[in-house]
Amino acid sequence: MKKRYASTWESLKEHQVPKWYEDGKFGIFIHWGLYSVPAFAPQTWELGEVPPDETWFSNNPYAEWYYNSINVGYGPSYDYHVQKYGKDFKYEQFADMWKAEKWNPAEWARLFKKAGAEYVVLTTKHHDGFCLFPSEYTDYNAWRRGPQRDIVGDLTDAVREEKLRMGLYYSGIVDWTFADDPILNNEDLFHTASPTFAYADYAYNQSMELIDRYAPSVFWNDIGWPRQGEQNLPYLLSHYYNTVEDGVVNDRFNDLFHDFTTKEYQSGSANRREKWEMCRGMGLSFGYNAMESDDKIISIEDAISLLVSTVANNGNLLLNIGPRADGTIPEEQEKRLLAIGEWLRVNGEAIYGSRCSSRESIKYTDQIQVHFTEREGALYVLIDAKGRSQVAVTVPGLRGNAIPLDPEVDAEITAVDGGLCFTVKNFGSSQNIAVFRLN
Ligand SMILES: CC(=O)NC[C@H]1N[C@@H](C)[C@@H](O)[C@@H](O)[C@@H]1O
Repeated sequence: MKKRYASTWESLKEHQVPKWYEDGKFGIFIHWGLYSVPAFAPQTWELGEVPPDETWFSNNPYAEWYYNSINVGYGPSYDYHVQKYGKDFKYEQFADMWKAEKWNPAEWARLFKKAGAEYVVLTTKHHDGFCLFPSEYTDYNAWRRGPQRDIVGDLTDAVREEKLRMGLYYSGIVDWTFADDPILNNEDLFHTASPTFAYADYAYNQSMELIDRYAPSVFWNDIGWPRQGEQNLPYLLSHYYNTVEDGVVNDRFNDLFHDFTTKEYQSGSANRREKWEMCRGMGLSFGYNAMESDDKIISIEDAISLLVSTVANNGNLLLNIGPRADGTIPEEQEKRLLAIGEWLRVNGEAIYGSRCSSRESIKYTDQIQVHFTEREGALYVLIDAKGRSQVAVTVPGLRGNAIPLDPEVDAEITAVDGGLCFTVKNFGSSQNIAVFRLN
């Protein structure tokens, strides 16, 4: 019997994180929109590395913040804009330059499947207010302008064709078509966010549109929810769960409710007792930044290491891609997705469907860490030795027979006082992260 949720916080609190989200572990985030046309941001810091003050906001590494980065009227993005497009070129003009002429959603979905992702989260409306779906509430959308397609619908169909889950990102509290005072610190951000009850209704109505039209498995709201609309949230969320029984929501509804908490680069915290999700771009940006070449984005080893350490500590990794405006995925990003997929094809037994082990991760040095996961009664030992071709680590409190999941891994395991010593002579194709099943 399908559970029905009442529009009360008490009823919503009965919602459990569904098994698919606990098991899925790895998702693909996609930031695609008008900002993909200029595709520019300075390469400065990771979120959380520096305070969210004027220095951050006038040198914002997030290419999807291009509107605000030029709106502040100075800084690298402003200079780039004036030089490339001219001082009087309005951001809205990108709406007729974005054509997505090479976009093949089925190709994207096949790549995500090969990457070993279990779910996808696409921006439906980012802070710039441009909608990637035919919203009834604004013509500033990809059905009327630019691509003249239902980007959200077309990708949702393709992703589901590959038996992956489709999630939708919505910028709930920030929409620069309603309030676009320049943002140079978090006070500006929250003072200009959601200025009116009318906007709160707009956000509510668009969220209902997205739920009713696409039934997303993830409703990924960003930054916050309009304060004037907080009393609507219990109805919106109960409607969501009553529409998508095994749907999940994140924790960016003004800390009022969540299924899982979020970390973004270095911003936010995580704990092993509660389900959380780590999101980041491959470089410092979520939107495509043409300045971020192959040597400037996360390495394959570091991406897999992040996936392993996140999963071993009860999280999911939502790794972002920033497609080009024409609908192609930059080769350097595709290369990483395929390598992660290859690693998961060999070692995924320790990842998918696993749960956080009672054993905490062990950090031997900056380069050598050991993580643990458990699944169907087996304990998995994941030895992360990035940058080393060989390693020997003794893991205390282990005994029994350890088998590498990757047959190409050449390792010796010996019992030593009260533990097992793993000597890995060759990591095979496992990118310096060797996984063992302990029986
Ligand atoms: C912590 C937070 O609220 N971040 C907002 C941030 N989220 C990213 C996934 C991107 O969409 C950014 O553009 C956005 O500002």
